[in-house]
Amino acid sequence: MRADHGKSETLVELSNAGLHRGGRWLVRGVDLAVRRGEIVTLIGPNGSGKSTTIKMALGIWKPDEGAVKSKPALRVGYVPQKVAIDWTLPLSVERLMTLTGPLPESRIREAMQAAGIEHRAKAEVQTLSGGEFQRALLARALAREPELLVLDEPVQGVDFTGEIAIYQLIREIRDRIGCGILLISHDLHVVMAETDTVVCLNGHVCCRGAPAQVLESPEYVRLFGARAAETLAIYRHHHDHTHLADGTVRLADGTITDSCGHDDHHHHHHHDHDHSHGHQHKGDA
Ligand SMILES: Nc1ncnc2c1ncn2[C@@H]1O[C@H](COP(=O)(O)OP(=O)(O)OP(=O)(O)O)[C@@H](O)[C@H]1O
Repeated sequence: MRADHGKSETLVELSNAGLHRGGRWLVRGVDLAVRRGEIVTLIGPNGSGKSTTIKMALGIWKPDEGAVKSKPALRVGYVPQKVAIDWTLPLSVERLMTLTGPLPESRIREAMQAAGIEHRAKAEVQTLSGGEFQRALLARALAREPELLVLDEPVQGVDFTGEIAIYQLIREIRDRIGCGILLISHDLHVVMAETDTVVCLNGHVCCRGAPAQVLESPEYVRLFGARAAETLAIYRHHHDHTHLADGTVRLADGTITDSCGHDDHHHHHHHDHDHSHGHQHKGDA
């Protein structure tokens, strides 16, 4: 847990939480907390209990063992993995915002703006791209001014560049409104850079911590194999230098140069991402 979040208010906390269904434990012994201003990411293989954990955190499912405690009157914004929309009916983005209840017009505008989907307000949701649809769902969650934002795989149907953009957007939202964020991700590369705390599930919490810690833990490496090593290399690269506003680069030892000195394939793909990430974590040791 990062020290600078130590004093923040806890929004939701699972203690030894487990859910038993159909004669087996879907997930068991989960300890995790999300504080205001913190991004917590759940990773793990298919069927490892990520969605189940999120549903316990949301109070959708009551744990059969352990406890889930949330801040009284917590306002939650939830973007589920699957959305029940009748795709045969015409539905505009604007209308999607208010499907689950009325909201002031100005709030809807602001939320669509924040999620970068305002230009598609009148569009039918059927015509949206994968990334635009995710942004529309994010806008809908934001319109409720959540203290806790819960996102179950926010980059489904989104290409790699779009993925980076959406994770950056999620981090910007956290920075601006200071909400806590609990998210599920399959994309190790991108998410490792945008999160404060990673919780790796495999029916139980197999490892957790800051991204760098998790990347080096044997449990994580066993679970993700070669992808783990690749992610670690990219992560280290992201963290050994900072891109400054004037285009120069500050290396870990404090020297300033014109380039970050690495010329690997991934770096070019991640360049924009490196940039803002460098600014974001300037204070990190
Ligand atoms: N209500 C339920 N009753 C019985 N089994 C369930 C129920 N809900 C989920 N499961 C099972 O529990 C396991 C964990 O599911 P969960 O959706 O939490 O996994 P996940 O980590 O989110 O997976 P994915 O990455 O595939 O989305 C799966 O084997 C799933 O089939």
